[in-house]
Amino acid sequence: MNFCTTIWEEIAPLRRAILSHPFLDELAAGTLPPETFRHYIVQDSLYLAEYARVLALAAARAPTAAGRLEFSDGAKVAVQVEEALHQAFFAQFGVTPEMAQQSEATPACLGYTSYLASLAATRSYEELIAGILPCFWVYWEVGCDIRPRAASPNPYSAWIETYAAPSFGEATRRVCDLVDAAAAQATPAIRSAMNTAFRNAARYEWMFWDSAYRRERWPI
Ligand SMILES: Cc1ncc(CN)c(N)n1
Repeated sequence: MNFCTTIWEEIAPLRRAILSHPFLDELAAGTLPPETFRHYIVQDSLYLAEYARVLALAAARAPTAAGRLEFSDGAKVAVQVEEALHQAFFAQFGVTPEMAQQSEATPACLGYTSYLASLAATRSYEELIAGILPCFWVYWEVGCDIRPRAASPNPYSAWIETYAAPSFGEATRRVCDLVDAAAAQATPAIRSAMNTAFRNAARYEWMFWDSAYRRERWPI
């Protein structure tokens, strides 16, 4: 079995925990408190700015043209498309540019982005792209899972449609293919490190929603 199919099955319990998290249940039902979504969207905006930098670093390090194209395009999409979605939600939920700028990354957000930056700075290209993948794949699975059970009308429908969009699924597939190709050439030690990077990034995905649900702040 290829790397992606194997790791995706290995993290099945974590994926189930994500799909049944109350943040996503309430988002699908349209009952998620606006204050909770506001917390999430501001943190996600901070996250995406850093994620786009990590994608740009992956593009610079990619050994193939396909990798350079995919990750530089991904960096652009993170800044332009997803950030546009955030700006629309900022307007809908009364977040001013000042409020967003003054917000500090929570421990979960800072932990996730710092982890990805550390992969980009000090680890192999293979580990880096394995760590990048859950951001695509987990959201694609969440979008597809929520869409058929989402209440309509739903204040969060634009978010659901973005991540259930076929174009997002296609981007996820292309990144999976790059990760599988890298794993196929990698030594067992690098493949094991890729497994760790993927798993940790997927854990941070769960933590990100959980942190927003609790409207987490720094304890001190
Ligand atoms: C934390 C997080 N992970 C993934 C995605 C989808 N690109 C996102 N917007 N935010």
